[in-house]
Amino acid sequence: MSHVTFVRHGQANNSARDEEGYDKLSDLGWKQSRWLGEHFGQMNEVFARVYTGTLRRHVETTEGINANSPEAVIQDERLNELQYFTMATLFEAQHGEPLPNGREEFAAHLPKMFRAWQEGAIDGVPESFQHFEKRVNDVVREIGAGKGRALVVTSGGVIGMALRVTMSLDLKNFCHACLSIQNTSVHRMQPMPTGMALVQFNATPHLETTERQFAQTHL
Ligand SMILES: O=C(O)[C@H](O)COP(=O)(O)O
Repeated sequence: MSHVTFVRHGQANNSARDEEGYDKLSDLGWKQSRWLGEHFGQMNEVFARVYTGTLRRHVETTEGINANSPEAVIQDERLNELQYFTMATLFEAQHGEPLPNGREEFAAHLPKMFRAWQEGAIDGVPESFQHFEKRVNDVVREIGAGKGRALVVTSGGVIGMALRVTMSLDLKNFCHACLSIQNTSVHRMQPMPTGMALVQFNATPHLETTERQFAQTHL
């Protein structure tokens, strides 16, 4: 059956404070990606199509997974992440909210910043909330309408937005989805006559054994 499998990239450089510094896999990120690829191999997963964003962390994760597909990987900028660090720096300068450190601070920061972003209350953002929402909606619809199983390697914000546009999530639940999504987690949507349906969320079958649980990461 045709479906679309979304994967968030492996752990990136989580000590960085800007877009460029963050954008490469850590050693663990490479491991997570290779383990997911091995898992797909054990499940005899064959993807008719493989898509990735153009960010380094997306491309490296795709390389680590090395999915079984007869077609060359398609890079699509619409699968790139919103620029969190850039916006958080503007948000701090304009609204006094400091850049978050660690998961707990990130969980409090993200909903505040996304609310301000949606309301157009952060000047000079690289992309409006509405533009991000539209490009994710467009690319998800396009991939969903294609033939055969698709693998899509992308980011947490893009997967969260894909859920928002297919399941009409409000801002709070969109933020909760973004915050839940783990590195190299697997999410699956199935095209139905009435639209895309979520059939799997945030699965990490390749990281479930006791020896690998240390590798279940959000950041
Ligand atoms: O919105 C988010 O959750 C952050 O921007 C994380 O992005 P990433 O999935 O590219 O790490």
